[in-house]
Amino acid sequence: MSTPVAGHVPGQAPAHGNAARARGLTKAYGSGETTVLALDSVDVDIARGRFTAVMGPSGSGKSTLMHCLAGLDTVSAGQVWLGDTEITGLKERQLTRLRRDRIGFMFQSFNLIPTLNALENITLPMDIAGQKPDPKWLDQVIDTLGLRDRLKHRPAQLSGGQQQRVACARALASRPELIFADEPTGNLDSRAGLEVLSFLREAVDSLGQTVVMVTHDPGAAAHSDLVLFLADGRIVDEMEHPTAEAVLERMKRFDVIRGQAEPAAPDRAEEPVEHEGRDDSAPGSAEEV
Ligand SMILES: Nc1ncnc2c1ncn2[C@@H]1O[C@H](COP(=O)(O)OP(=O)(O)OP(=O)(O)O)[C@@H](O)[C@H]1O
Repeated sequence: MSTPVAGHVPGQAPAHGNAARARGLTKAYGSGETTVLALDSVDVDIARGRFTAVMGPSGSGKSTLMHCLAGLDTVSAGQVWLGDTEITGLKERQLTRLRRDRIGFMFQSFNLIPTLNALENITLPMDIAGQKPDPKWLDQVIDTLGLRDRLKHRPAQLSGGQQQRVACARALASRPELIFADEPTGNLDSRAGLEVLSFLREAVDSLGQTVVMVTHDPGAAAHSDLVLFLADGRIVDEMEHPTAEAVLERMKRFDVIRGQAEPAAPDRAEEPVEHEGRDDSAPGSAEEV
């Protein structure tokens, strides 16, 4: 695979083609006997202007990888860069500002404010930051997402798909360098989910954005340019130009390996990949909305 790099030089700035990059990224939760190694020395490059999907069995470290790349979680070892900025070692204040200025977030739970209308929700993070949206860009985002005639509606007056589109517009409004989407279609029916995926695709193709999306759904991953497969905290494979069928086949191999590792539960291999969602209380999202 192409992501690992030999001869890692500490402190070295990343190549310009990467929106984010990690070297030797390790994250352990807990201590002593209860330590969980969520990420085990991961090397990864997130290419600018591409749509990257992150897949893997439940507990493989997908969300942890996303949180560490986004500076939402501290790392136990290794380095992470956002563009040219090494974020490992930054103080919380600097991280908060960097996230606010350079990253857009979309979570499974949309985190829209019920008392604000769609437009107010879209511009809220920028309002909080005391920034003014570029009106041309904002117009483009609103039109691309088909939200023009919904701007005065409150979240309760919008369908799930429309709410997620508002969350998508909110993530795009400040024209961030990088958008992280954690199961953005997890709470949507298949039609609304497809809409959101098309818009994320559009954000990359027409608006030149960079998107990293964690998903369990091979159909969703098929909208990306590249799928990274995680298992046990490591990137074990990747797939360019994925199709849903090819991704599904790859995911089945994880189940087979699991089944072999758990002989006491022979029907494991027959089970589909677990689809239970994570509790997306979205660390950091209160401040970043
Ligand atoms: N705050 C935490 N404290 C302790 N362990 C954690 C914590 N967050 C995650 N973990 C553990 O780290 C491992 C990776 O978790 P992570 O949520 O990144 O996996 P995931 O691939 O996103 O899983 P899922 O697909 O189920 O959402 C798991 O074993 C999980 O139990």
